[in-house]
Amino acid sequence: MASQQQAPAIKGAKVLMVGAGGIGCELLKTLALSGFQDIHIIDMDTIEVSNLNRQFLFRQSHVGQSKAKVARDAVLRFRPDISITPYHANVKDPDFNVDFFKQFNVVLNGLDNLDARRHVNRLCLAADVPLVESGTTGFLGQVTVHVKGKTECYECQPKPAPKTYPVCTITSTPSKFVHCIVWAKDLLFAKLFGDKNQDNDLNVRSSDAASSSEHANDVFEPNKDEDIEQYGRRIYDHVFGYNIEIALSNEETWRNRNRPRPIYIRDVLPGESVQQNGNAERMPLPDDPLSVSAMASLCLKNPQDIWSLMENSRIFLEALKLFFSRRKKEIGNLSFDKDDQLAVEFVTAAANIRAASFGIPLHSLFEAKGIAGNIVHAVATTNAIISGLIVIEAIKVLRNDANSYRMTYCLEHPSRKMLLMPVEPFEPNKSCYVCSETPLSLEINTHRSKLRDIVEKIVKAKLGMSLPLVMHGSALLYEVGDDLDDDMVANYAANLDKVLSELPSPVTGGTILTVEDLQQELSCNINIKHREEFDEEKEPEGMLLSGWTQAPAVENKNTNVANGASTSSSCQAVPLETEEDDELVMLPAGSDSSGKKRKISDVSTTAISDLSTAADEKRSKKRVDELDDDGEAVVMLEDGNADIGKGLQ
Ligand SMILES: Nc1ncnc2c1ncn2[C@@H]1O[C@H](COP(=O)(O)OP(=O)(O)OP(=O)(O)O)[C@@H](O)[C@H]1O
Ligand SMILES: [Zn+2]
Repeated sequence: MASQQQAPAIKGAKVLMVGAGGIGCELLKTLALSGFQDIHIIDMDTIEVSNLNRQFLFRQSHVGQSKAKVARDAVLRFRPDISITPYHANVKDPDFNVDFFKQFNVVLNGLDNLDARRHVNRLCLAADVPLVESGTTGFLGQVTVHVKGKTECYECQPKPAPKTYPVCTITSTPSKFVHCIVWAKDLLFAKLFGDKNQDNDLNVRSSDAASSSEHANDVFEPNKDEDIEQYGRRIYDHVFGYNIEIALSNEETWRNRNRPRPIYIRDVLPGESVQQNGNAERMPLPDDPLSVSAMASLCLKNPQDIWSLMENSRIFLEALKLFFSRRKKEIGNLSFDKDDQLAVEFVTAAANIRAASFGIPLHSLFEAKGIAGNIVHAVATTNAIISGLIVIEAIKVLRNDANSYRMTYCLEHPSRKMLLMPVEPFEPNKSCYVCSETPLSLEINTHRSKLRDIVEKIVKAKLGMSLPLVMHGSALLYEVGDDLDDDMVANYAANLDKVLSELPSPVTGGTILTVEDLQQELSCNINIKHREEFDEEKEPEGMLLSGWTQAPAVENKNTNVANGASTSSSCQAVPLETEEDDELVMLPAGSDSSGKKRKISDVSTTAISDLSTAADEKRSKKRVDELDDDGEAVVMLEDGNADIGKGLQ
């Protein structure tokens, strides 16, 4: 409960909490017990079984219900006199506009993704409401305070980019288990069960790439005259046998690498009839198609066991069969979900068979799931500590006690015997395009690139605008909205496909474009500079935005990710373009300047364990209250690291 001094600020405060997950549940409980009386909660999710181990306001019977509503009910049971208003909705919904935000004295984030965090940051700036941000991953956590004009905004510092992988490492030359997981999840799973129209790199880049890709395109369609067992075995032989043979034919690739071993089903499961898929004992299948499990069906019980190649092969065939027999309706629309048991089983088995082929150690389903889902196991205590710190900062904000605002980092190992590291917040970054008026600058070929390139790759993907409007002087080139008449919609659609210099109001070198997001009330200028040529490898998007910075990619050591840059002459290391915080878009090696999407993955995202850059930067500003005895960099979490993918709180 708050002290007497704090009580008035707390009692009169109207607070908005965004996110009722790991941090949110703790935060709501702590706010209620600290004397807050008017709390609003937005969360778009329903409760899942996997939330129950740490989101203590929820019980088994609540699975499937709105997190915001159940959290409210749970807290009202021990604080019946306070007001808690739940919204089962996405914070990006237009209802939550600047006017909505203006009614609050402080906003507290307990989110798990960069996109929503950026959105809330912008609305808080527009509404001039202070924001307390937070994030945890495992033992690490952080709380930061963002007050317009006084401290930096959430977007003042660049966010570390998610880890990226060269396409060829994934398709042809994996050297780590994570490469096999990415291949199994984003290429094979997507090819077999996902959207057939999506481009997919599931082929081996042989010297004769055209024919192999043609072959690859056909092979994934079931033949009319084969049953599902035969189909599974054919796919197995194609991806683990034939494709490896093709890869081996490119001698250059293997000059300095271990050669992989083609694996055919007849060698792994010799003598087993097509119908049997092994002689394994079998369990009856459950009625609910979503509960079918290849592991259960084959009586493999312990997810921490490392299966043999034979067991992985059986799981592979069984999972594929179960998808086609029990979940056929979903085929064509599936994308990998770490909470989908059958999907995890398939991906684990496929990754392990590929790993066996490339001489990479095999992993258990438990480990594979952690890597595939980018899971760092949440620590409930960290969430509780961070929630307490959020409330402490919220009280300071409500009392306008700017001198004592602190960003606090929760460390894994004590530094100067302290696990909590307080740091004075920084002033706003004068060149932040979100909270200052500094223009951005864009180098682009105005005779080749289209308005669509700017809208999709810059305004939406990089600047995070959801409802963008693009203006050149007083000429509106593009906007979205429900109130546009058909002519305008057609006009803007036509503009999108026009080359910049041929727009009704031509965009050329020297043009200043204004881009706005009406919902976020964010506006910024972009100075256009014409440039004829771009390096396809280094600038695959065919444009270069400056004034907007993304820190270098960091590894997630928890998932043992490393950058496997290819040395093969036929493969170039290509950066994977970040689309969302935990989604990556792969670009093909040597892709054209349109930066064609290849596939979406949620490989590893920002790592929290490799934060020396952020720490060094902070330290250089000499604003850290306490430094390690031996001058070691303090392990800190840059804000973006609160976004270490889903499932971390
Ligand atoms: N745009 C958004 N609008 C509203 N709520 C959001 C938005 N984005 C994320 N959230 C909520 O933020 C919460 C974050 O909580 P947490 O990180 O514990 O994730 P979780 O989804 O509960 O757990 P896990 O990912 O491990 O299953 C979630 O409840 C999620 O629904
Ligand atoms: Zn800023």
